[in-house]
Amino acid sequence: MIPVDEALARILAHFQPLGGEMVGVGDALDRVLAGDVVARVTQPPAAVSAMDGWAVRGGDIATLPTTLARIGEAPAGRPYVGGVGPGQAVRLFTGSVIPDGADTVVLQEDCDDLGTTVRVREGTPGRWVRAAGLDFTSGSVGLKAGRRLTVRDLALAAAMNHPFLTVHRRPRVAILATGDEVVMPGEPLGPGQIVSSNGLALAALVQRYGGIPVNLGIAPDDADTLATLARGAAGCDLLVTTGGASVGDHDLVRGTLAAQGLDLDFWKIAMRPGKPLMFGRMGATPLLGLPGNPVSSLVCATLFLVPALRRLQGLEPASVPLARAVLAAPLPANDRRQDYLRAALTPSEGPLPLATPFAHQDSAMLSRLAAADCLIVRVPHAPPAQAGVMVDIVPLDEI
Ligand SMILES: Nc1nc2c(c(=O)[nH]1)N[C@H]1C(S)=C(S)[C@@H](COP(=O)(O)OP(=O)(O)OC[C@H]3O[C@@H](n4cnc5c(N)ncnc54)[C@H](O)[C@@H]3O)O[C@H]1N2
Ligand code: MOO
Repeated sequence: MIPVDEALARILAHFQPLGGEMVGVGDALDRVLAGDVVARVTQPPAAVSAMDGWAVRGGDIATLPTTLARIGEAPAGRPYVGGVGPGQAVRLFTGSVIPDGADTVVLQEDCDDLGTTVRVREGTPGRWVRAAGLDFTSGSVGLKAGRRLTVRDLALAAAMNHPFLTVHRRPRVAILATGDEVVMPGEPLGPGQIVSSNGLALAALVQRYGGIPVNLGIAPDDADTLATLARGAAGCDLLVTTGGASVGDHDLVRGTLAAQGLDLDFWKIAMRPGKPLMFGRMGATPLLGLPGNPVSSLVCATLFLVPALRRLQGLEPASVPLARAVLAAPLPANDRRQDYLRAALTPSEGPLPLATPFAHQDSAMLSRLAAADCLIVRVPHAPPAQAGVMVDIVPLDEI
């Protein structure tokens, strides 16, 4: 059994960010930039008005009230041709280009439009002008490579005049469930059969973390069929299996794939749940073999598949971030496996939430996993922990 950190490092050593592809800026939400976004325009392109009002010369409104000659109009997008001289004013609107000679906007509600003249009652020299390039200038870097694009980022990239963005390709992840006893939800259940939840959950997780799931179905406990279905992963960036990872007579994944050329890196890690995790390569395709127990499968996917997906998309750090919480109930000493305890989070009087571990931690209990807000991390051989101590947690709010 190797430690969790070593397993993660050995897995990540097999993954590099995928190449880039061009996508429309409107389709780039949540994708990861493969290159910097550099402004192709200056914004605003010229000094513009921040308000509806009148463009004037600051010197003309030093003493108020005053009356200026109304010489023209500049709607947004149609700049006034000609300058504003002493004693003159041009009507303009929010976003209108400030005409040459003017350096100030006075608000329309502080003026009286008298037809050929405008009487200014209030105003401050220099106010309500947005300088050219106030937001950004052509050539400046707006968004850096490696950033997962938010809604706000898309707005900025579009404003920087990018109809397309280069983002890392989405990882294609083949998912193969195994076991004679598991059938798809809704299918007739024979004696002793259960519904396969792992494949669906893994596909959803792959999608949540930016990948494209490729469903290879359910392999029965039969080496030939398992080998045939596993070959469907050709061309994918990763093959994930679930089930058949342990030591039972029907746990076929390792043996079958070994006969198909599996180059095993490791099998078994010092972790609970998830001890029989395996990792290796089938030719060009990395293989992550998850245990069949539903909680083990999803907890291992959270800790190892999510980082692989992050690395493949160029997101760093690849590992899942830890948070802190206050332990709400005592815990006994831990054994040699790193434990990930399903727990509920509730607000405390302090800055950190309270984490209450569930009484039942069986790795078959999806009901407890669904009810959990986080996993409490217990390092190998951790001494007994009192209520009130700080603990590391893996938040589950996205999973
Ligand atoms: N003698 C030993 N037995 C076991 C050991 C061990 O060290 N010695 N390890 C245990 C641990 S820890 C785990 S975890 C499990 C993992 O076993 P497998 O990966 O071989 O998983 P299966 O035996 O195929 O299934 C386990 C359990 O999960 C259910 N399952 C399987 N696939 C699905 C699916 N797609 N959806 C929902 N549930 C699934 C399956 O029916 C079993 O109940 O091994 C222990 N045994
Ligand atoms: O490691 Mo297994 O996942 O304890 O049930």
